[in-house]
Amino acid sequence: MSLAVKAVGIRKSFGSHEVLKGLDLEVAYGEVLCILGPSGSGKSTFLRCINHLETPNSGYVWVDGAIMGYELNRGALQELPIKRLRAQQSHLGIVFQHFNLFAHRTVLGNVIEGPMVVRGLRRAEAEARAMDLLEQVGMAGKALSYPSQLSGGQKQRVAIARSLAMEPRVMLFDEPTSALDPELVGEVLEVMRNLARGGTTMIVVTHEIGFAREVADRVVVMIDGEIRETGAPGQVLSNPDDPRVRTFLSRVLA
Ligand SMILES: Nc1ncnc2c1ncn2[C@@H]1O[C@H](COP(=O)(O)OP(=O)(O)OP(=O)(O)O)[C@@H](O)[C@H]1O
Repeated sequence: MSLAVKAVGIRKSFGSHEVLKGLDLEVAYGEVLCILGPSGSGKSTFLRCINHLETPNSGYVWVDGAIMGYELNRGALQELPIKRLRAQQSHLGIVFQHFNLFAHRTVLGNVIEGPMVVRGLRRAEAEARAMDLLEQVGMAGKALSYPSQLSGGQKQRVAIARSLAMEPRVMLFDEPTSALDPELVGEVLEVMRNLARGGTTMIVVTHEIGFAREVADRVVVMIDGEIRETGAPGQVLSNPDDPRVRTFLSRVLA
């Protein structure tokens, strides 16, 4: 099995608060993994450690076979200079709860920015590809609108297209629907469902149990900075072994 992501022994503390207590995770290419867990269990921090937005205190992450944040130099690991870390991070798309679109750019301008600035694509090529992606997320008709003219669900769909424009090996989603009005959640989940069907490798931190049940290949439940349960959604969501996972799920499914 070829691995898109492998994390080994990830620990992270903020001051004296140990938020991640030695996490291991493997994600295969094409796999959709959902991370569930109570608020404060460290899900977002783990996701941010995977793409080195947060540097773990110990442990390593490999993405596409390359170790994140480091290079081997004469047999020793050395921290990557920031420019090369940024290039490495561009292999991971990340979609946040808040959309972080550039307010002064159109939808199309938002999607072509990364490919032109970071990947050096010519405008015509970047625009053609951006329009395909906007079509894919149902936003081609709004290409010339500004973010302020869009609903939350539309903004999030543009944010997804913008991430995809960098042709990442893996897409990370950090509670992408939590900031949306309930009636807008479905359209974003539908885009994510289509990506999953198309074979995109995805790690999704979510409170949407229904999405995890339907779309995930595997579900991980984190409690207090540890992975307490991992397995197929049917097994984890209906019949978890760990008593604390059972309590958590009985609350969210109530
Ligand atoms: N930059 C930071 N500085 C200090 N503490 C932090 C920082 N980031 C996260 N934490 C703390 O780490 C813990 C885990 O936070 P995290 O956001 O990873 O949890 P979560 O499971 O994603 O929660 P939620 O579902 O509410 O988003 C929390 O106690 C949080 O306050």
